[in-house]
Amino acid sequence: MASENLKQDQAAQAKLWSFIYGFAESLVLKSVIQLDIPDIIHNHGKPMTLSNLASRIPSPNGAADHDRLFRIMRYLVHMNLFTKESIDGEDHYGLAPPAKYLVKGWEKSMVPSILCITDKEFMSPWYHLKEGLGNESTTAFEKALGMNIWDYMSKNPKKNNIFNEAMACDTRLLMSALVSECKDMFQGIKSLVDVGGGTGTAVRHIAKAYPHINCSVYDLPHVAADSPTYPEVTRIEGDMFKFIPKADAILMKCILHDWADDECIKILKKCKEALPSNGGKVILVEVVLNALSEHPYTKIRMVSDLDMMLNCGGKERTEGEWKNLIYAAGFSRYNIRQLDFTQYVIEVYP
Ligand SMILES: C[S@@+](CC[C@H](N)C(=O)[O-])C[C@H]1O[C@@H](n2cnc3c(N)ncnc32)[C@H](O)[C@@H]1O
Ligand SMILES: COc1cc(O)c(CC=C(C)C)c(O)c1C(=O)/C=C/c1ccc(O)cc1
Repeated sequence: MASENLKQDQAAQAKLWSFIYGFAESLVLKSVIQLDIPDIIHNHGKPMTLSNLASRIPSPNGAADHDRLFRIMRYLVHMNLFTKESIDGEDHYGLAPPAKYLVKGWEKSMVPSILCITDKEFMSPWYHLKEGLGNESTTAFEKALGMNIWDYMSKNPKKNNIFNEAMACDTRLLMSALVSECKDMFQGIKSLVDVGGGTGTAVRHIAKAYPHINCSVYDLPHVAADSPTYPEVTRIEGDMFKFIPKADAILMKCILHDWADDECIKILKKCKEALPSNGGKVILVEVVLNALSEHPYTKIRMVSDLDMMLNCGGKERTEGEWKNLIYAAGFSRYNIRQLDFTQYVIEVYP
């Protein structure tokens, strides 16, 4: 019996140690990208020995230290991101399937998201989580960085670029599903505006897939300043709380989860005013929280919810919470479909 208790104690302590060290996975991921390791192995075209890998990693004293590199690679193999196989008696390191998303510069690279989420400043609001439990409206982001996230982005062009690149990266991963699996959604639409559309990634995909739609992207001036020009997309600068450009369809991806309920209702009411008097629709791309379950993606959705609370005072919502917002803003009906492992499309009708 005593040994059964001991086993349970040890399992509980081990569980806690694994949470205590939870930060290590994302920070090792960040370092490995900064060291260019996924790109070096990818460009080599096959698994590499440690010494070959070390010789290609620049370090102040020449090649990287073998023992230190070995220990980092051992952890990455343990994370199932890299492979280790013995060829002719020597260990060779290769990319496991998820590591292709760690290679830079291709359409589905997740590197911009990883560099954004692990940005030192971005992580600082997490140190203020406990202070955010009162009912005051100051976010943890404001406590950590002295101003709200959107003002901060407008005053820090480098961080603005890191953030915009991360949003564009997330959008690129989703767009082929959105344009190919929601064809019916784009039928009968002559004009579409992507409100809070960032650098224009989503709307550019839509314009390419549906050239008959007149597409615009609407965002704050500092985001426009950080955006490329696309001939098929009109760019409009402004504040969605003051004005929303008129269109048959208003797209908002990852916008309402940035805001508290009263602000969402204001934005949705403004959208309603911008739709044609005889119809039109708002297309939301957002997380929909289900009843909490052991589903593997539940953790991502719940962490995203905390992320929104900390960074901008927003939240992830259940279908019931979406329904309340939609009706409170004066819309009459909606439908929901699932797009990928976290994102859903909610079509909202006046
Ligand atoms: C989380 S990002 C989403 C970007 C894009 N929709 C996407 O999913 O890639 C939120 C966007 O809302 C924009 N935004 C914030 N406040 C705004 C406002 N008052 N008016 C217009 N856009 C705003 C931000 O600049 C940012 O580009
Ligand atoms: C306001 O912060 C965010 C808003 C978002 O809508 C997303 C997208 C979320 C999902 C697709 C689930 C975000 O990822 C964020 C952030 O995580 C913000 C990151 C950030 C903030 C400030 C910085 O200097 C760097 C990164």
